[in-house]
Amino acid sequence: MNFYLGIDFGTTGVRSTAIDSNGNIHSESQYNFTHEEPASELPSRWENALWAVIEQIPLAIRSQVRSIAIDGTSSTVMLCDTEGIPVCEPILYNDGRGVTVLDRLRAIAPANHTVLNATSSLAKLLWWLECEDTGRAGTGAPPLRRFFLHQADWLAFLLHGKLGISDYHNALKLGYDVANLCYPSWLTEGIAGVFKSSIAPILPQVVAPGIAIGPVTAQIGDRFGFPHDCIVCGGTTDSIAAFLASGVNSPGEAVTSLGSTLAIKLLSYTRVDDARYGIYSHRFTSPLQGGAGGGLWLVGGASNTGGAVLRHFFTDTELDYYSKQIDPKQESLLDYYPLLKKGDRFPNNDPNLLPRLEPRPADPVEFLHGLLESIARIESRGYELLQELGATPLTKVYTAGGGAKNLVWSAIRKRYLKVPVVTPVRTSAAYGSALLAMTVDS
Ligand SMILES: Nc1ncnc2c1ncn2[C@@H]1O[C@H](COP(=O)(O)OP(=O)(O)O)[C@@H](O)[C@H]1O
Ligand SMILES: O=C(CO)[C@H](O)[C@H](O)COP(=O)(O)O
Repeated sequence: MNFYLGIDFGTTGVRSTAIDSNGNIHSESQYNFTHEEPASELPSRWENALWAVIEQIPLAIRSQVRSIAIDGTSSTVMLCDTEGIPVCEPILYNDGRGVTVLDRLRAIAPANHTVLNATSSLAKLLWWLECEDTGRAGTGAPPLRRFFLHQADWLAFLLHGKLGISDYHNALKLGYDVANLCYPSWLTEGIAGVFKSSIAPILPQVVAPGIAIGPVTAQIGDRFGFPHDCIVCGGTTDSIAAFLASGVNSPGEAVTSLGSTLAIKLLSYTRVDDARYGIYSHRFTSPLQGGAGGGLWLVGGASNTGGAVLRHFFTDTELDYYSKQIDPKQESLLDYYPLLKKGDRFPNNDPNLLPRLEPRPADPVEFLHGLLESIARIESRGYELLQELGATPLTKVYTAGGGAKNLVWSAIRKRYLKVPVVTPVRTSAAYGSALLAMTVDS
């Protein structure tokens, strides 16, 4: 039997799912990140987590894995040398240090482009370039960088051994033109006019998510018992993987990922991009249609609000316990903007936006109600904007991620969204990546 393996790198942990060609699950494994590591330790932490989730898969399944796809947090980026060894600390998806290059980026990129966000992959790459140009000491300016990769690209490299390859989901926020499938000239040529060096030589080659990149290396095959012709595919981002897992295929339907962050994606006939609000469109790729997307778009955005803020104040057990004491029909008048630090990406693309978490009532149920209600307002404002800007009207919202199991929250969200809010059969991004891996046989 052929198995298809999906591996999801989220903020709080890593999960794997192995499925057969009918989509039935045969194995699941998980590795939770229990404490914060210094940024310099992240690559080795990710590598160890990758090995740990693979080792938990029964050998009998590993030996029949036909293909593997990995998703990672979108816009988490790295610079590596020719051996694939990171030459400096990775920059995480929600890191807004790119704010220092935004003015110069505005001079190069088209108005309102997706990259015009302090957290975009391109802003981070230019921040590195700026460090190099100015020779700023202590910034981690990497003199020996050769390859610019996203988290998912690098993890896939650990399996297939080829450097410099990304996919058009991860590459969207790098400025890759996902309609014409090429890097635009403002990116390949324009940068050199404003910064001292050109970035063209270090940009990854971009493939379609789910397309075969190459077999696992002999070393990986031997170590884990994968067949030597087991294929590693182009990957995707964590919230697109969650979208794919839901099985949504009808324009007007959407998936909200309530993980550490809040990400929304609406399947739309029309494309919408508007950097004022951090709204962008991914090219839709359906593994169920052999990687074709029917010209549809995944329109949406990702906010720094979400489960990470909830986890800062409550354990998962408390979230469950207190949520059950909330009456979802009753509106909380607490008006928060729940963030752990300054800056949001969507629906307020504002690197200086301040968290708003006051007043804080003594009653934890009341406080949690205010948090859930406020995150629901941000979600609903996001969907409202997508439609105001021309996306296909919203008909139904599926929920994925750790917050999907909170039915009280779903009821609160439904009050704002005014469409059915449902939990799909499959809510895990690893399942979506496993479906993506199946593209190689469709
Ligand atoms: N009952 C609950 N209600 C709301 N949120 C929850 C609940 N249980 C867990 N969470 C949130 O889910 C998040 C983890 O979701 P997950 O999808 O695993 O995140 P990620 O992929 O970003 O690591 C945590 O931040 C946690 O606060
Ligand atoms: O906060 C996140 C961590 O990855 C979001 O899931 C992500 O930013 C969404 O990005 P994309 O729309 O490119 O999948």
